[in-house]
Amino acid sequence: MAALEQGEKKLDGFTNPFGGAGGNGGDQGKLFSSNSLIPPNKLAEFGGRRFSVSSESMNPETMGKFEKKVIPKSDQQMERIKKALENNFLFSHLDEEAYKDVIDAMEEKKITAGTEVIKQGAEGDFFYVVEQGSFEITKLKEGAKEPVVVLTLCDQGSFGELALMYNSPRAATVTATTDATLWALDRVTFRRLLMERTSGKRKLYESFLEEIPLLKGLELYQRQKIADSLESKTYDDSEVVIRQGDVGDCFYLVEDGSAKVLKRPTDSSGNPSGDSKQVGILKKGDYFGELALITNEPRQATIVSDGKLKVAYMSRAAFNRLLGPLVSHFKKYSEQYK
Ligand SMILES: Nc1ncnc2c1ncn2[C@@H]1O[C@@H]2COP(=O)(O)O[C@H]2[C@H]1O
Repeated sequence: MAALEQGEKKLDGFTNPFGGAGGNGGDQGKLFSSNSLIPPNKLAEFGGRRFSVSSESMNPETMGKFEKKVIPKSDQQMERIKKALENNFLFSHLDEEAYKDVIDAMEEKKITAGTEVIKQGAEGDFFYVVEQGSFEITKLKEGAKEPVVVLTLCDQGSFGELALMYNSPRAATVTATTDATLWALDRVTFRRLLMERTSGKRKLYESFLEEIPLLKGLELYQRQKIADSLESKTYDDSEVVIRQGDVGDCFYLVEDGSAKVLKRPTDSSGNPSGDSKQVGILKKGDYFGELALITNEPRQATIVSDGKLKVAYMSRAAFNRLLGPLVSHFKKYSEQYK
């Protein structure tokens, strides 16, 4: 429930896997057009070249006729794809038809250890979902001599969306470190069915996430992955967001407004009893709901909107995957809870 101190950059126990910050070059300001999703000082993180979200595919109405791609698959393959997509937020919003179109268009790729699936600087052709196997993502940063590892994936996750979304060169190199199986989605289907929402969400949450003290030490790409996993919800005055004693399944960030933190004393078996007392107030940029996810214990407090409240929330799976490395930070700050 605590906010980090303003400006805090160092995250306890957290090794930022995303490497150094983006560059900030000469005339890049001119390149930040109204349909570009990347601020000028972040261009280097996306290959350092000019690009913008192509209006051609942002609006399905103007895209012309879409030839659906159908790659025949066995029932067993269908089941495997569905499992691989299950925990991937990029696919969670698709309606039945779009979901079927995505599955139809996917192509199985068996990869041997050592294969370079994507090369930094190359043109983008496919977006990949990992079914099984490990991958190392490396990046040669501007002015650096050697590439650095920015991310590793093991039996889950996806990559290769940036070049397709921004018409930019591949921003990093992706190499299989074990034999692996991927599901590849072609550029046209990706842009048609997944890009609008993905880029929209990343844009929607970008400035909000940038201002959250907890996430300030992260890089743009990592915050974008967090944005993929978020949904927003609004509450009127005095509505309960989470209730002390309940099982917890989500983590929350205050997007707008404020909320009261109320706590009831607990009896010998840990059940809330007696009158609740206000022990804190949460404002924009604060987080709550982390304790139950970390400890697997019931909610330790009730959170109630104090006037209109807007929160962004993510599932337990997303929390574990994206914020798991911050667990020691969360634990340390929870010691301050009254
Ligand atoms: N820090 C990072 N910067 C850029 N791309 C990254 C980073 N970490 C992982 N990636 C992924 O690596 C992919 C390389 O191809 P793309 O640029 O199409 O999309 C990129 C992302 O999906």
